[in-house]
Amino acid sequence: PLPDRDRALDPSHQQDQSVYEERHLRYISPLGKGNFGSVELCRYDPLGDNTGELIAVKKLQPNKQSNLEDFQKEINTIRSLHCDYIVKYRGVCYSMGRLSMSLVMEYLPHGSLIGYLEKNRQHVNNRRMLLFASQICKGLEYLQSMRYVHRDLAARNILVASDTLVKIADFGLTKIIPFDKEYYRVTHPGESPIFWYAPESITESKFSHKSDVWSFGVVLHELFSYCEHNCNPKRLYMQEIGNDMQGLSISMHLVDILKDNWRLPAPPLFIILPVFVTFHYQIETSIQDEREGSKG
Ligand SMILES: C=CCCn1cc(-c2nc(Nc3ccc(C4CCNCC4)cc3)nc3[nH]ccc23)cn1
Repeated sequence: PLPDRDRALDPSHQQDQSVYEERHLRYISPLGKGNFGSVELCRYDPLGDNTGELIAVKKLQPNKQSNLEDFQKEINTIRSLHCDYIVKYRGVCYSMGRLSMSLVMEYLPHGSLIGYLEKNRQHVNNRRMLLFASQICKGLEYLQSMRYVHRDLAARNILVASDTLVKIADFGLTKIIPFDKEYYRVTHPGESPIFWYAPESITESKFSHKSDVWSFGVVLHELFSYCEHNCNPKRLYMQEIGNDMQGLSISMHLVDILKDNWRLPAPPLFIILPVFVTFHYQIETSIQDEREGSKG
């Protein structure tokens, strides 16, 4: 971040918590690709002695159909979010004489939920699954309290901060619902993750808190399937509608089976039964505590 004297001089920096100078940014490795951009692991090392902090830097992918305006909106969105279950904004980094800019965020060391569950399956028990599910739910509740619709809720966009903390990330498709409406209608669906979309989002491009809740349901399916590759939502839907389907007919057939009340098959019983037992036990004990509390 710029020393205060520099920041004070340049009014445009006033609104940014911190501006990172490109000359102190040390590239380390690629972290992943999001909507319209790629994310890299960097160390911000102004002292040049490798003691600087690790940060995640999202750069705009120049060739993608995105533009600086969408990226600026994504930055404004994440900068306005302050929640333990949403990845934190740290600042921006201008480069090429302020021609291009990058978004600086906190670095979450364990990567996306998909990679984490595949790698750590043996020691993620059902209590931990329920903890992760409740944290994603709280992050979504906070987003809804700010009238945001994420529109791309999926396990690939949930990041793991520690063995007991996950956060919602990637706000490239996030929109604010107008104050006088219950939903947001997009004009250009772009590359849509339709297998996480609610039916009305596929047929009418309508997005609302309810469509985010639908996507949260698909995330729960991924979570309780340990993000197993051979039972990911896209694979299961394509098996049902026929793998030879192409392009537009995929979304039409997908909406048809959803309207016929076909749903993703429940994950194998040996995975979800203990979850319900744990969940039931937790509900029972909290009711018991309340009873004792009210007597006490
Ligand atoms: C949200 C999804 C789309 C865009 N996106 C965001 C990120 C991202 N990643 C991380 N940490 C991270 C840590 C380890 C690994 C490794 C890599 C090598 N293989 C194993 C897993 C990968 C990522 N921290 C972050 N903070 C803010 C964004 C962000 C990545 N992609």
